[in-house]
Amino acid sequence: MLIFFTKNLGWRIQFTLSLFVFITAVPIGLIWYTSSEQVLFKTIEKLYHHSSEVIKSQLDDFFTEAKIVYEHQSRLNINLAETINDRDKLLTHIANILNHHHDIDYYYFANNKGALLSLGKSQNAQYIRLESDQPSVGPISSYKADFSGNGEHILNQKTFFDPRTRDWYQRALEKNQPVWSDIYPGVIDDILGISLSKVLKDTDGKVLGVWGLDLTLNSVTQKLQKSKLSPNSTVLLMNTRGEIIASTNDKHTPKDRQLLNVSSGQTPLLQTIWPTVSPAEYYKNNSAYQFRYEGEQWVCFTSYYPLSDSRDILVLFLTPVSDFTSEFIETMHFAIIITVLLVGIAIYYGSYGTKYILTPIIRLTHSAEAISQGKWNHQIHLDRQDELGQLARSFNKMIEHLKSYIDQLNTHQDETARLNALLEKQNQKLEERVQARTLSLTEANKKLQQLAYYDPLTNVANRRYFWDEFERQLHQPTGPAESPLHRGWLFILDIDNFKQFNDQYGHVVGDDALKYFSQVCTSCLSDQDMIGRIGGEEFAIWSNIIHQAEAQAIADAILSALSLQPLFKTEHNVAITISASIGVIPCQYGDKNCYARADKQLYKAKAAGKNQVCINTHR
Ligand SMILES: Nc1nc2c(ncn2[C@@H]2O[C@H](COP(=O)(O)OP(=O)(O)OP(=O)(O)O)[C@@H](O)[C@H]2O)c(=O)[nH]1
Repeated sequence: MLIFFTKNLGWRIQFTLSLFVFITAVPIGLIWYTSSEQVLFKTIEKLYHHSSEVIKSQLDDFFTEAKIVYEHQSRLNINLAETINDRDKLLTHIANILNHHHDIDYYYFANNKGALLSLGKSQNAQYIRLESDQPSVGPISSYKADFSGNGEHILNQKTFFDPRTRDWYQRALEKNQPVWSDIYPGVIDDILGISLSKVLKDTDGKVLGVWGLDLTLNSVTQKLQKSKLSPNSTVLLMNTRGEIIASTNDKHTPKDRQLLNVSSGQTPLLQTIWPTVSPAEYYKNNSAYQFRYEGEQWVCFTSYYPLSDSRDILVLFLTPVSDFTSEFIETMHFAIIITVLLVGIAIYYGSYGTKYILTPIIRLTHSAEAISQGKWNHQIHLDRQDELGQLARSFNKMIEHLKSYIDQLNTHQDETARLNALLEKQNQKLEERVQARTLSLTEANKKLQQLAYYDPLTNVANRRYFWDEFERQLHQPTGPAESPLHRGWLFILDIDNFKQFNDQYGHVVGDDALKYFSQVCTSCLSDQDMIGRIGGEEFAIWSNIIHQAEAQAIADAILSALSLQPLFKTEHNVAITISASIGVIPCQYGDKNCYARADKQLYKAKAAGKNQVCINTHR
């Protein structure tokens, strides 16, 4: 694999690009993933914090405006005591207040006898008038009314209603200033609301009645709806008893004129977080925390709105994180798809680019390989104007140049081969001539050697060669003789009466006699013995035999052979005889002394009648 990788430039480029993308993308991805959730949560918290401020501000406006009603009323230059006793004036006054304060849903007055006159806004932007049928406690009816409060179309009726029994009336009597009631249902319909009531007394301090204004929870809920930050989020206003005053969730609306309580078990989501968020020390900290509900991650943000005294309103924001992450995940998916698409395009164009660059190089490599094997037709046809096109054209030119150069070389090579063959032929002839000349020279040398060392007539060693060889062998460190005092025997042999022989048979026959004699001697000697012609008819033999008897035997053999085998077998048997001397060769003497002593012995043999051998054993 490694060898394939190191040999493949395309893979190496692709791998390097991928590695670059990887080491760039991974840290960004890791930072993204580790920070995104935290950032998201912080963002949600910030959003809700901001939203909480908005709600508080809205509630402030809402409730402040309610208080302003009484301030506004006290600044009006009217006689309230007179007004409340004149039904029409009272209605005009109430309509006037209601028309000037849009956040107020109902405005009313209940006199100390238990009669009530109230004007309020219905849901379809019409007014509803509630009016006791008589100036004291008793039946009460609701009418469809115009903006001035007039209208006689009865909507609903109730046989008895005494406002003096109501919480808002009771509370108002306790304090000489506007006071908030608890949440309570409306007189005739079931709309829940909260009332800000203020007692009206005459100058003597006698209670004339109670002014009241209602803020329905519907209005509060509509304001909360504007503060929803995500489709599945819920904004709640709760009291510290766990009752839901207002909620953007329809499931939290009051039932049977009763506020929904967390302990009712109908709000499992709220039940999950209620133990955590209900303690005052918690929700007054504007806290945020995450929790899981039905396998989903939720965020809860708490704050509070101080209504009056110890009656704080708890503001709760609940939202599933998925409301925010869904968009985030969609964006992330979109980003991943775009990234994958871009990486895909990068890889495709990267591989296309690599292929675009490498294909001509691969073709060039293959062509170069083919051309190195002598396939000259592997030129590259690359119709491109860039550097690779230029390289291909240069490559083709180089091939043409190389081809013509190699053609020339081949031609020269053929010529060289032809000349070499010719030269070899000439050399062969010369060699043959040299060999022939060497042979003739060798033969001439042999002849010269023969002439220099051997007697041409008898073909035995001539005088000089015999004595040179005799002396050389005598002076060898290890001589042929057994004893250091005994180096063999020297024979001197002389043909008897050879002058007479020549004279009788002629010199040619004399030469034949000399040849015959040398052949007889040679046949009687061993290979270690040496014979030489040391004079005209005088021969010498040197033998390294030890015992005298052996020397004597050699001489006897020669004499016997000469006597038994005549030279010519004609009518006359022509034979030759010889006289010979045999002398032992001691080491201490030189060859000349040996010869002199042998020659002396030869004379003795001659003198004694010839055809005999005279032996000298003296050392
Ligand atoms: N045919 C022939 N004769 C030779 C040759 N060389 C020497 N002679 C002859 O040998 C003869 C030697 O004679 P001498 O020295 O008088 O001795 P001889 O006649 O043998 O007498 P003794 O030695 O006393 O027996 C001479 O007549 C030489 O001419 C040769 O090469 N061929």
